[in-house]
Amino acid sequence: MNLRDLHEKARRSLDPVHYDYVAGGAGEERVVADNERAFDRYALLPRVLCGGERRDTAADLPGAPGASPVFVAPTAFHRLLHPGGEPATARAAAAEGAVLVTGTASTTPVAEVVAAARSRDREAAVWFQLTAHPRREATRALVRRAEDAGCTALVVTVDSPVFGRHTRDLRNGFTDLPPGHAAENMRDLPGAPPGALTDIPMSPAVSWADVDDLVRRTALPVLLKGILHPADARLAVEHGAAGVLVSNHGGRQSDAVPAALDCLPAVADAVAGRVPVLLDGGVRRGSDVAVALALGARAVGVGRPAVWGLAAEGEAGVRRVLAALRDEYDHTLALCGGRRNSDLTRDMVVRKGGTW
Ligand SMILES: Cc1cc2nc3c(=O)[nH]c(=O)nc-3n(C[C@H](O)[C@H](O)[C@H](O)COP(=O)(O)O)c2cc1C
Ligand SMILES: CCCCCCC(=O)C(=O)O
Repeated sequence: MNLRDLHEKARRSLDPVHYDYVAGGAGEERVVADNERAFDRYALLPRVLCGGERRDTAADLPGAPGASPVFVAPTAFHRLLHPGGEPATARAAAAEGAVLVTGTASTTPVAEVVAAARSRDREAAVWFQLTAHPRREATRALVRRAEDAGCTALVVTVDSPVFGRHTRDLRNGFTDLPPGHAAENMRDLPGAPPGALTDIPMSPAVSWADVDDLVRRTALPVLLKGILHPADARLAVEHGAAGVLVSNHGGRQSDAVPAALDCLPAVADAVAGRVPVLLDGGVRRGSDVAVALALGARAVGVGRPAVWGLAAEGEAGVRRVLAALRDEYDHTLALCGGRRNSDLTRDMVVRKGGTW
């Protein structure tokens, strides 16, 4: 069974409105499609006679030394998609040695997500995706929860000054979670009555000053998610980010941006090795992982593929997705004559049909 089969199984098992929430994107979903197509425009140019019997595919990531080069990107509302919810995803990621980026919009409190991961592997690394609140005391409370839970890095989403217009959700009238589901990290934040939920606001007022405040106040590495412009990548480093995540939010924010992969080389050049560069968006095969690593990523995230695994088969499904990508990537690395991730270099990626 390959990832496409798991996707199909998830489609059959999900409420069509929830399926659309995951599969869909902004506008005409051009960017959703382009993220995947971008990988098809490249081919790998292998080196020969330089491999080894065994390969070391571990990636050195902030707060996660020796992790899989494939991590689970933050996706909202897992309990809506499978009763096992975020704890199932967390156990699967931990079992596969992959970082899970759990999120502000988790339907399970962050402490329970980390505990689930650690029940599989005491050293499991869970990062916390933060949607910064324009009220800084709310943001600080979220950060404290992530720290207390044992998260090893913060991933601040910076591509969402406003919520993207998801065409399918608008058409389906999907605006609220059904009763019994909530973004549990937003419960009991300062300024709200006991037990009440605070909305997750996306605010254009969030700025570099908020990044400075975060970096000053937390000992955790702070990565910025949603960087596409090389100038912002440089600013991220100047403002103390411990990593940048090249991402267009899986095509769910603007429908007029480039494919994430197409932004990667310029961002990697701008960062110039000062901090790790990560990428998500459109990664569906082990060879996609190899292309992204060769173009400058230290690791890549998967959003929808992990959700399809969860919806189709719970914890076991997420494991299958992560294991398949890792095994395919290892095989691709061997075919490229590589022994470790850093053996994949930019000269080994060519435009299909082109000359160089
Ligand atoms: C259903 C769904 C929910 C998402 N929720 C969040 C979120 O809460 N915060 C965030 O920063 N990104 C969110 N994302 C974006 C992912 O983190 C990631 O950038 C994207 O899914 C990568 O593209 P891919 O799905 O092609 O792998 C979400 C994506 C999906 C599909
Ligand atoms: C109003 C809650 C929004 C949660 C964020 C979900 C998200 O980022 C997505 O792409 O969907």
